[in-house]
Amino acid sequence: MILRLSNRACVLSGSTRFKSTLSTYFDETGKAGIILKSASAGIYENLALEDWIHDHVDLQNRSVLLLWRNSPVVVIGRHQNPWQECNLPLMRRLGIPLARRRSGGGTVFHDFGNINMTFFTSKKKYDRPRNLKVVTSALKALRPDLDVAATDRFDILLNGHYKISGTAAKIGRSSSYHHCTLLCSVDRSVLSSVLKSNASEAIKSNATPSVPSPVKNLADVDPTLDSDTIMEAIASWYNNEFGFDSPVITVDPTHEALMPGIHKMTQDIQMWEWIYGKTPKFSVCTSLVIDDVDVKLDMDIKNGTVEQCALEIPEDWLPPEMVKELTSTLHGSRYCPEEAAVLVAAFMRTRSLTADVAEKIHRLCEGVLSVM
Ligand SMILES: Nc1ncnc2c1ncn2[C@@H]1O[C@H](COP(=O)(O)OC(=O)CCCC[C@@H]2CCSS2)[C@@H](O)[C@H]1O
Repeated sequence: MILRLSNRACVLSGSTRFKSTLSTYFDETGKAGIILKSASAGIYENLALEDWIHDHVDLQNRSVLLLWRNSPVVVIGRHQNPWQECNLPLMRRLGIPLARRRSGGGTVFHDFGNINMTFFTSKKKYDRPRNLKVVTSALKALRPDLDVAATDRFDILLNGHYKISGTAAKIGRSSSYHHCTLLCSVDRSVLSSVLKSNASEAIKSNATPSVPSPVKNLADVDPTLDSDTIMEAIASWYNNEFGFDSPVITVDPTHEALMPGIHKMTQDIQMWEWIYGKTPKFSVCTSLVIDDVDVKLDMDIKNGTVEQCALEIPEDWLPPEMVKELTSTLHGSRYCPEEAAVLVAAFMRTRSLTADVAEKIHRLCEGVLSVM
């Protein structure tokens, strides 16, 4: 049975029941376990849906499983450094967005071949091994020959070696959620290229590092296994394991009337200040070779913003006062190539520079921007 909780169904049903919010609707049904499936493939909408359920649903007397999938995206943990974890220039070229989730842990890649599951419970009932048992039991029920097992760091491995699922969690004061991925048929070449940083050697930071593993898709061992079948099996094993009898309820995370405040949560999670600005303080130290000249670049980045910037350049290549003016232009800039390029362009427009110096500054800035 699929109960549609979307804008359209809400209008069409005309039922007073659907005029209430999602949480009061759950209270009315009185069910102890609820299975939801997101109607959205947008990472920011889905992360906001997680936030909304965590903050608004009474999880003391109820457990919720949310099933969701996303279009291609890289998702970093709450305390990570995106410049260290992924190849941002490549992601910009491929049009793959970046998201920072509220849970800790490492960086993962999602596309439609990846399933996400979020297990919401009270803090007391938080139980990652039991949730992963739901996933492995569902897979074994579908294909009894599959060798899948959870590890003590809560990954799920295929054939004892290949990671097919990664876990993270957020524990609140009284509620919690455990969410995990499942690789069904993800584009592995995109996964490995976007998760290879172009700048990690230049960065020093105390941010949480990811733990890279060899990965495989379930479809690599059985091409007949598809995401929809797996999601259905997980839903029924969730009911089985916890003694619930919930149907899969499709929920639209853009439905503000059903989830008051979710629009603002969706906006907040896609702000630059959250995705990049929450990066723990770090420094960038690297050498660039421009026109056979060695240039040393040193920067401190706090809240994603350049706090200090120094360039060591031979005086006969670029006059020291010019270098000083240029580095002070970058102070306070977001550590991102778009904003830094705009500031450098303004710097160059407001100075009368010889063609030779303008060309040198241009090449120098290309080098500086390439590590952002
Ligand atoms: N989608 C996916 N699933 C499983 N493993 C992955 C995936 N993408 C990358 N990886 C591998 O895991 C490591 C990082 O492992 P690490 O252990 O560092 O991090 C994690 O596993 C985090 C899981 C977060 C789950 C959330 C659930 C909903 S939103 S994201 C990476 O370098 C790759 O080798």
